[in-house]
Amino acid sequence: MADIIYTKVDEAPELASASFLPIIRSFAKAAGLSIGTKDISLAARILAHFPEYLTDDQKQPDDLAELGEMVKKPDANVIKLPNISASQPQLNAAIKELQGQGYKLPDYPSDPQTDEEKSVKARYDAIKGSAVNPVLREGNSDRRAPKAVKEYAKKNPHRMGEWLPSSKTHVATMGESDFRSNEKSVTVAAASAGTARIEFVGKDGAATVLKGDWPLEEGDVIDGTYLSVRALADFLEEQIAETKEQGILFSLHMKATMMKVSDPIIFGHCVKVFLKDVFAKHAATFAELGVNPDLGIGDLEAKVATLPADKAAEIQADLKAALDNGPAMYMVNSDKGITNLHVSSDVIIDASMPAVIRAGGKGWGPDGKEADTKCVIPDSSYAGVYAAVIDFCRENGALDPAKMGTVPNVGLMAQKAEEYGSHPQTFKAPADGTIRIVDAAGTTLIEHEVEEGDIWRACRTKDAPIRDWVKLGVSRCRLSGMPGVFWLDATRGHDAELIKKVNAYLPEHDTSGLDLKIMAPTEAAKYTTERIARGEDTISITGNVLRDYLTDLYPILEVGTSAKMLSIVPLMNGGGLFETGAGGSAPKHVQQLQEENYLRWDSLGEFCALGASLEHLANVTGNTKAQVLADALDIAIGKLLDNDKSPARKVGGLDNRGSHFYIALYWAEALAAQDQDAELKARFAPVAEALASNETAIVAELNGVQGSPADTGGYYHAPQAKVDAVMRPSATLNGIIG
Ligand SMILES: NC(=O)C1=CN([C@@H]2O[C@H](COP(=O)(O)OP(=O)(O)OC[C@H]3O[C@@H](n4cnc5c(N)ncnc54)[C@H](OP(=O)(O)O)[C@@H]3O)[C@@H](O)[C@H]2O)C=CC1
Ligand SMILES: O=C(O)CCC(=O)C(=O)O
Ligand SMILES: [Mg+2]
Repeated sequence: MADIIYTKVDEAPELASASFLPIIRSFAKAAGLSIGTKDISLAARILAHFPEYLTDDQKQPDDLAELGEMVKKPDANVIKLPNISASQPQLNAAIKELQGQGYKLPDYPSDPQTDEEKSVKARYDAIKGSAVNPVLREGNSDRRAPKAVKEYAKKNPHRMGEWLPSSKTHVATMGESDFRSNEKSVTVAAASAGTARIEFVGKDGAATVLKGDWPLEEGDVIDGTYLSVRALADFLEEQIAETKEQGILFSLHMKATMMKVSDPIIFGHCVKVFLKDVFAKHAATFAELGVNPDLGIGDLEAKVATLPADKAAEIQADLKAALDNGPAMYMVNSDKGITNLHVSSDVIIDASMPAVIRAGGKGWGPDGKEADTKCVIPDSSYAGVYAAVIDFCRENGALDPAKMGTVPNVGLMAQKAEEYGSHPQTFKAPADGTIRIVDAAGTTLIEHEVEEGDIWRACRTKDAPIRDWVKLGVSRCRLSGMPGVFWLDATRGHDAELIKKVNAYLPEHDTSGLDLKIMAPTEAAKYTTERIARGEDTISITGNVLRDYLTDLYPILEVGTSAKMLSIVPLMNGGGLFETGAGGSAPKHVQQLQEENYLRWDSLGEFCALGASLEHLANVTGNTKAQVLADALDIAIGKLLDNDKSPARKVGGLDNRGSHFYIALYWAEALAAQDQDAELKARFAPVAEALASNETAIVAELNGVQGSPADTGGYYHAPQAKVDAVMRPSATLNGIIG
C-alpha cells in the first residue's frame, strides 16, 4: 500500500490535482514516500457499479469500497478532497457524458418496472447524493483555521458587504409540524438491542415493513421524526406571498445533496407551490412528460422544450408569467436566467447562507442587482442559528475580519451519525397511517401518525462516536486554551439524549480549568457571535449538521472562504483522514476555466491537509524525513500567504497553477535551508535554485494561457491527458518537477 492515499475527485479540486499532485509526488519521492490514488469521482463510482454493461477494459474497481475498508485500519493515511454529491440532474448528466464516451450504461429508470430496472435504479440511487463522505468518515471532525491563515486574514481583511439596520433580510422557518417539533428520541436499552424494523401501519391496520433489518445496539441514540407536507405547502405559500409584499427576493436554502432523500422532496414542494398555476393548468401534459418537481425548473424547462413548438411556447409563456408575477427570485446566475429553483444542488445551505451574510444580507436578483432576501429554511432545527447571526449583523453592522475571533469546530460525525446518516431510514408516507420503529422484542420505540406524502425519517447516533467526540472536544479545548460550547438543545428530543451522554462522559476527562458549556443552538450562535465580534475565540462542539453549517459559516466570515480550513478526521481506529478545506467542488470555478482558462480554486486546504498527513505519518511510523517535509511545507504555506501568492479571482492574476509553482518554490527553499536532514537539503538545494532562477519564465508560461477557452474534453470524466495539458502549461516547471 502507498504511504499516503490522495483521492481523485471531480470539478475544480480535481483540476487542481492535475497540477499539484505531480509536485507532491516529486517531493515525497525524495523522502522515499509513495503517494497512491483512489478514484472516488462521480464517474468512477458509476462505472464501478455497472460492470456487466462495460467492456473488460472499461471496467473499474470499486475504489470507494476499498477506501471505506482502509479507513478502519490503524495505518490509514488518506488525503480526501471534496467530491460531487450528485443531485439527480447531475447524475443524469454524468451518465449521459459517459454514454457519449462509449460506455454502454443504462439510463436512470425513474419508473422501474422490470427487476433489472429496479436493480439499476437502486444502484444509481446509492451513488447519488452524499455517498462518499459518510463512508470515509470513520472518525469525528476537527476543523479550524490554521494560525497563519487567521493572522493573514486579520492583516489582509477580505471585503465584507455592509449591513444596514434597515436590511429586510431574514430567515423564515416553519417552527411547527416540522422535523424539529415532531422529533422523538430514545437511547436503546439492553432489552431493545437487536434487529429493529420500521413499518407503516395503514388505517386498515395492515402493516408494511419499510425497512426490515435495522441493527440497534445498547447505547445507540435513535430518533424518529417527520415533516408534514400539508403544513409545508401552507408555509411556503404564505412565505411566497409575504416575500412579494415585502418587495425582497425569495430564496430557499436546503442540503438536497447530503440530505438526498428528504431535501429534494422539500425542494420539489417549493417548485410546485411557486409554480402552482402552471402545474394546475398543464397537469395532463406534465404527467405525460414525466415532469417531477423535485428535479427543479431546469428539468421542467428541458422536458417542455421537447414538445411541439406551439405547445412548448404556450407553457414557456405561462412559466415566464408565473416567475414574473411571483416575488423576485434569488438567482444562481441572473445572466443565464438560472433561478434558485432550477436545480436542487445549485443552492446548498452551508455555502449559500454564509455567502448572503458575507454580502451584507444580499442575494442576486433576476435584474442582476443585489437585494435583500427572505431565506426560507423550512425545518426549524438549525434555522435559528442563521437568524441569530443575521440579527446580530443587522443590529451591530458587519463583523470585522481584521478584529474578529475564531470559531473552530469539533463535530460529531463518525459512523453516519445523526441526520446525515438517515437516508436509508427516510420514507415518504405511502398513505395516511402510522410509522413506527419496533425493536427486536416487538416493542414500539417511537411512532408517529402521518398523512400521505409526509417525510418521515429515523436517525441513529452510535455510542462510541459520541464518547470519542466528547473526548475530542475536551482535548481541543485543553490544547487551544479556548472555551468550548456544546450546541445542544435540552428541549429537543435527540439533543436531550445527547446531553445525558455528555454529562456522563465528561467526568472521564480532566476538565479542571476548562470553560465548557451546553447551550441551545440559537443561544450558542448569539453567544459565540458576540464573542467573535469582541475578538474572542470559542470552540463549537456540535452534532453533524451544525458541524457542516458552522465550518462554512464562521470561516467564510472570518477568512473569506472555508477553503483555507484545516480539516482533520482522527479516525477512531488510529488512522488519519485529512480533508482539504471545508468547502465543496466549486462548479463555478470549472465554468471559469472552460470559458477563460483561469482556475481560481485555492489549494490552501490541500496544502494544510498534506502537511497534517505528513506529520501524522512521521508520528506513526517514525519517518523523520516525513516530519522534515511537513515542517518545511508549514514554512512554505506561511510564506505563500505573506507574499500573497494565493490565486486571485480574475484573469490577469496568479491562478491555481501559479500558486502551485510558488508553494513548490517555497517548499524547496525551506528544505534547502533546514539542517535536520542533510540528504533532503542536498537534494532540494538545486531544485530551489532552478525554480527561483526560472521564476519569471515559469510565471509567464503559466499566466500566458489565460484569457481564451480551455478544453478538458469532459466535465465528469475528462481524459487525464487533456486535463494535464490544460493544467500543466509550463514546460520549464514540468521539467524541473519531473
Ligand atoms: N467535502 C466534500 O466532499 C464536499 C462536497 N461538496 C459538493 O461540492 C459541490 C458544490 O457545492 P457548493 O455548495 O456549491 O459549495 P462549494 O464550496 O463547492 O462552492 C461554494 C463557493 O465557495 C467558494 N469556494 C469553495 N472552495 C473554494 C476553494 N478551494 N477556493 C476558492 N473558493 C472556494 C467559491 O466561491 P467564490 O469563489 O465565489 O468565493 C465557491 O463557488 C456539490 O456537489 C457538493 O455536494 C460540498 C461541500 C463539501
Ligand atoms: O458530503 C457532502 O455532500 C458535503 C459535505 C460537506 O459539506 C461538509 O462536510 O462540510
Ligand atoms: Mg459543508
